[in-house]
Amino acid sequence: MALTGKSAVVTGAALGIGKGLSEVLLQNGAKVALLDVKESAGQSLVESLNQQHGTGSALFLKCDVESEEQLKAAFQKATETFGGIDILCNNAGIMNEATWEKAVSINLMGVIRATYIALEHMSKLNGGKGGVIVQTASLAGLGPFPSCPVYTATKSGVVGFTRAMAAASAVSGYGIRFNALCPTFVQTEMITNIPARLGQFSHLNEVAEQLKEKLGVLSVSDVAESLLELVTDETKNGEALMILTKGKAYMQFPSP
Ligand SMILES: NC(=O)C1=CN([C@@H]2O[C@H](COP(=O)(O)OP(=O)(O)OC[C@H]3O[C@@H](n4cnc5c(N)ncnc54)[C@H](O)[C@@H]3O)[C@@H](O)[C@H]2O)C=CC1
Ligand SMILES: CCCCCC(=O)CC\C=C/C=C/C=C/[C@@H](O)[C@@H](O)CCCC(=O)O
Repeated sequence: MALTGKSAVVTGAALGIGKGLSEVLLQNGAKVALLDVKESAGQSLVESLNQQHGTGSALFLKCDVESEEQLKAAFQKATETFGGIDILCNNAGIMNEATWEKAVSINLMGVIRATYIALEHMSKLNGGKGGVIVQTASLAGLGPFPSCPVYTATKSGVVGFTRAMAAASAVSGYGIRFNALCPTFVQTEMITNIPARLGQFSHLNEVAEQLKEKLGVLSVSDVAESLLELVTDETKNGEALMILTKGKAYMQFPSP
């Protein structure tokens, strides 16, 4: 899929990885609706992006992925503004074991919620053009991260959902590809003040620090570049792309 003239929705787009995903999509010719709860940061980012890429290239919509109503309104506005949706990046997420129910609601349920709303706009069975949906999962979705069991569960669920939706789409004829980004640590706000986010597992902060030391830390642009591969390569469906400091690799899942 070439990106020129395509339209994307990115959740959690005001900061961090979502900001990077939005920027790389714009740099490659797509228009982007940036969804986030951080209204001030989102609005000022979009003003800057429109100055760089031309008025109307980027749109900010205040949206909490925990809200079905807000997501439906945002997707409707994006469709009306850009004439359709070709790409969805389900990126919004938190890591906080002390508020684990919220992490489940955002990281897993938010991905499912946004995906199902996107199907209404994107699926060929609903008159849509098809397209691609990319989830920002995590390396923790491919292997247990002992310091944050619920975060691990949400990301494992995102990987499983992505693979199942990829298979469902292929059989159903949605015309939509589903893939997951699985990065190791990335230099964003999420990896600041980790001990305060571990809840009852704060005694395992050293485990997290050792993993961070061992695995290293990526830049946002490392992740954003990897998005392009999953969006533009039409053969990619049901993939989990591991992004490590030593390079990238597609996860090979054991067949039952
Ligand atoms: N930073 C890291 O080391 C890694 C992060 N990830 C994942 O990448 C995604 C983005 O994380 P980062 O950019 O690192 O975090 P971040 O904290 O820098 O940015 C997250 C963005 O999502 C937004 N957000 C949070 N809850 C939301 C909600 N309910 N509705 C809408 N927007 C919401 C925040 O306002 C923020 O702009 C997350 O899903 C995270 O789990 C995956 C692997 C590594
Ligand atoms: C605690 C902050 C979370 C930040 C957000 C992330 O998603 C960071 C993810 C980064 C690393 C995840 C590591 C998961 C590792 C498991 O797969 C573990 O089983 C790998 C063991 C590696 C080793 O010991 O060689």
